This record gives sequence, C-alpha cells and structure tokens, in this order.
Amino acid sequence: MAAASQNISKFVQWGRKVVCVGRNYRDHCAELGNAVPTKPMLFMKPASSYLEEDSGPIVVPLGCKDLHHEVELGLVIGSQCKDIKEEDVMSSIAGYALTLDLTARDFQEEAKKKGHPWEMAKCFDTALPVSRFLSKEDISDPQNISLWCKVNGEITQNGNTSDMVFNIPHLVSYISRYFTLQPGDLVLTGTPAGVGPIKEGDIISAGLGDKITMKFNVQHRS
Ligand SMILES: O=C([O-])CC(=O)C(=O)O
Ligand SMILES: [Mg+2]
Repeated sequence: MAAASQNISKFVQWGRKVVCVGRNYRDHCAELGNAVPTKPMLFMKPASSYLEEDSGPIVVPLGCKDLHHEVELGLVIGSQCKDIKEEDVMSSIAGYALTLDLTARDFQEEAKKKGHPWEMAKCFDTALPVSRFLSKEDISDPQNISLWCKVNGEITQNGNTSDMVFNIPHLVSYISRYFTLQPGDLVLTGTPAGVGPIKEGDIISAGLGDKITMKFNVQHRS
C-alpha cells in the first residue's frame, strides 16, 4: 500500500483542473444568507491559481478590499471518473489535500448582484493555497475529520467534514456526469462557517485533523 501511494504522489503535479463545490455546509450557507442547494453547486479554479506552501505569499488581487479564507478538504482523483457510481467513488480517489478556496468576497458580491460569473472572485493567482499530498492511508475517514483555520493565531473556522450537505461519493459521482475527472484533478468540497477577511501582513494557518497543518503569509499586490 505504501508503495502505491508513493507512486500516486509522484503524478500529483497540481496542474490539472480543479472542480469546487460551493454551499456544501449549512452553517456557511446561513452566514452568507444563501439557501442550502438541492443539488451540488459547482465552479472551477484554474491550475494557475495553485499556491504551494513555501513557494511564496498569498497575494491580494488588484482592487480587492475583502479577501476571504475558506478552508476545505480537497480530493485528489486517482483514476478517470465518467458517470461513476457512488459506490465506486472511494476507490477512484488517490488521496487528499488541505486547501484554501480564497475568495475576493467584494468581487463575488458584485458578480452575484449582476448575475455575472465568479472567475474574478475565485480564479486569481494564489487563490488556491494547498498542502502537500496526503495519501489515502493518512486519512482513515475523510467524511469525519475536523478542519480549521486561524488568522494571526485566532481560530476563525472550526468544522467537520461530517457536516457536508452532499457527501464525497455523491459529489464525485454528480460531478462526473458533467465533467470527466482525470488523475491529478482536485475536487474542493466546500467550506464550513467562519469565513472571514485576510489582509496584507496576516499569517493564515489551517489544519486537517491531526494530520497536517499549513501556513501562508499575505501580501498586497505591488
Ligand atoms: O464562495 C462561497 O461562499 C461558495 C463556496 O466556495 C463555498 O461554500 O465553499
Ligand atoms: Mg469554497
């Protein structure tokens, strides 16, 4: 098993597509005044938005006055998924990553009002801070693990993946009816309550159970 996950970690280049699920925790829907969806709400991030730890700071996008953190569990796809059945989903997942779905909330609010797409809010450079790859053996139950976020040492988000509206098998099966998922693709599974602002000079840290933590500095764009 250990040898298999070694091989898997080699092909994870953080360069493939990223499918994100929004509004997948009731408490987060409530804090932003959004209805709980009746089917998964999807959007994407580009590979250019990845930010690996120790590769530089989070950079606030030009003109953004309200950049928010959203801590999320990431699923790393291990084998191609097209119309995959829920019962086959877990064996198609290679592993996990801890992620931040950074969101320019002011851009998103404007887009929501105008009925515009969310790319300006979600897809800018450094919008996807990501931990190292975690193998499947690292996380025994991905549907029951805590995830937290701190800004300057103060806890802001403290949730558990057991509170997802749509569980992991349902999410991946649903996504695969519309987008073929390929090895190395990443699925972000939504954020629990407590999203809030980060700004230049802040230090943001996040963790997944007792498995991993990660830390990033925040800088303004010069
Ligand atoms: O921007 C939002 O609030 C939607 C989203 O990504 C989430 O719920 O994780
Ligand atoms: Mg999110």
